[in-house]
Order: sequence, then structure tokens, then C-alpha cells
Amino acid sequence: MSTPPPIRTESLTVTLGASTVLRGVDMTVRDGEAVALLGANGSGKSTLVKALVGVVPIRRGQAWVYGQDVTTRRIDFRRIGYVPQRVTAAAGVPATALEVVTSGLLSSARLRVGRAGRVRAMEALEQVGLADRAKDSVQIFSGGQHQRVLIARALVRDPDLLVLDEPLAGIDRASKQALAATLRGLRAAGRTLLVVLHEPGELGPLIDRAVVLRNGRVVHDGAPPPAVPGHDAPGHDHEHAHAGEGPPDHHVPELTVDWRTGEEVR
Ligand SMILES: Nc1ncnc2c1ncn2[C@@H]1O[C@H](COP(=O)(O)OP(=O)(O)OP(=O)(O)O)[C@@H](O)[C@H]1O
Repeated sequence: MSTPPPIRTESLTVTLGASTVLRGVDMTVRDGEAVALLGANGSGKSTLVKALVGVVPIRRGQAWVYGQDVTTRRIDFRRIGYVPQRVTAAAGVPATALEVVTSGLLSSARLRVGRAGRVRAMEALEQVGLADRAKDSVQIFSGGQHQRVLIARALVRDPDLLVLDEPLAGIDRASKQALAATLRGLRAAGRTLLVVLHEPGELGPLIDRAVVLRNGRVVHDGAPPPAVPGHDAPGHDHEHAHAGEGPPDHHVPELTVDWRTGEEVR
């Protein structure tokens, strides 16, 4: 019997308040893939990842993480690292980067972290290039450094699947590059990545496949936008290569929608 994929959804429908935010989403993320979730503001990207980690309820359809039905709330969170959108590691609490990362090892069944845990936390900080800042208070960190601390916190359990919601948003160029290097390393080590993005930017080269949402529906599932160096640089004219110019080794449908809006390209 084949092993279940890291993520699978079938006709996934989510209603929040009065609005139906996801409308029958079918998506699979296979082992070792790096998938970008793209689409305009409000298209439902964050809601989709929140549904996958059990933060928002599923109205209709189903979602499985490593074969586990997420509605049963028995997801094995040791296998998943999730970094939500735009949160800071500090939230007014005076903690060092090492303490924040170490807290990723805590659970209701594990309230103390021993020496091995602290070593593991240092390794996770090393992975995001912040080992030298381990003892610093996160209150003095930049937005990008916060993001890296939170990614280290997600990595400390050595998850097989990492779900990142807009990891590049509002962070400085050096942090973007450090993050891209971290994610390249994880992908090379066979980890699975699902990343919500506004712009492929620095992460473009490591994306295998793009899923584009529009109004809560999948309008493209296939070739990623072509990698354009410096795409998010100020003044970039947003010219893109056309269908057929994508990476040759991906047997996936060509991108026929604008990945920023989900609208069809004519
Ligand atoms: N708790 C909520 N109650 C009602 N509507 C909500 C709630 N959370 C999100 N929405 C709505 O759902 C839609 C999708 O939001 P979501 O955050 O998933 O979009 P997104 O594609 O991630 O957007 P962005 O790129 O701006 O982060 C939006 O119209 C939003 O206003």
C-alpha cells in the first residue's frame, strides 16, 4: 500500500462568518515537494493553510495530513511545522531567541526541556543563521529576525512538512536570502514545503509547483511562475516569461493564469 501524501484535500469548503472563503478545493502535496500557494489578497490562501492545521473549521469536503483526517484533530504535530502570517516572536514577553525556539519542544505532555532539547534548539537557530543571537532578547529583533526565530521554533521538532504563511512579507533582503538558503537546505534534505507567497521572489528557484487560488477556488495547479532574479526589487517591471518557457523537467500544466490575480492570461 502506498503511503499517504503529506497533504490532500477534496472539495474542501470553509465558511467564515457569512462568507464562503474556500469553495471546493482539491489539492495534493506530495512527499519532498515545494509548493507555492499564490493568489490575490483575500483569495483564501491563509484560510486554506489554517484549515489544514485545524485552526479554522471545515464546512464540507475533507482534508488529510499524512493520511490523518484533520477534522478528527488527531494530527501528529511532531511531523508538521507551521509558521502563521505576521506574528512576532516577542509579543511583549522578555524571552531570548533560544527560549522561544526551545518552547517549540513543549507540549501538554512535556513541560520541561532538557540539555538535548537545548542542543536541538541551538541547531535549529543555526539552520536559520541566528545561532550567534541565541542569548539575545527577541524584543530587539527586526521583523525578519522574528520570522527566522519562528521558523527555527517550527524546525526544532525536525518536521517532515513545513507550512509557512507569507514568510517573506515585510522582511529585509538579508533575512529573505537567509530564509531562502534555509528552505533550500530543507528541500535538499527531502522535507516537504507548502509556502503561501505574494511574490515568489527569493523562493522562486526552489518552487516545484504553484497552486493559484481565486475567490476560494483553485484556478491553476502546475508550473510555477518562471524565476525572475530580483523580481521583487523596487522598479521591477513585472514582465514574465510566457507559457512553455518554464522549467523543462516538470510534467505539469503550464501557467495560464496570472499568479498575482488568478485571472486568465490571454
Ligand atoms: N474570521 C473570519 N471571518 C470572516 N471572514 C474572514 C475571516 N478570516 C478571513 N476572512 C475572509 O476570508 C477571505 C480570505 O482570507 P485569507 O486571509 O484566507 O486570504 P489570503 O489569500 O490569505 O489573503 P492575503 O494575501 O491578504 O493574506 C477574505 O475575504 C477575508 O476577509
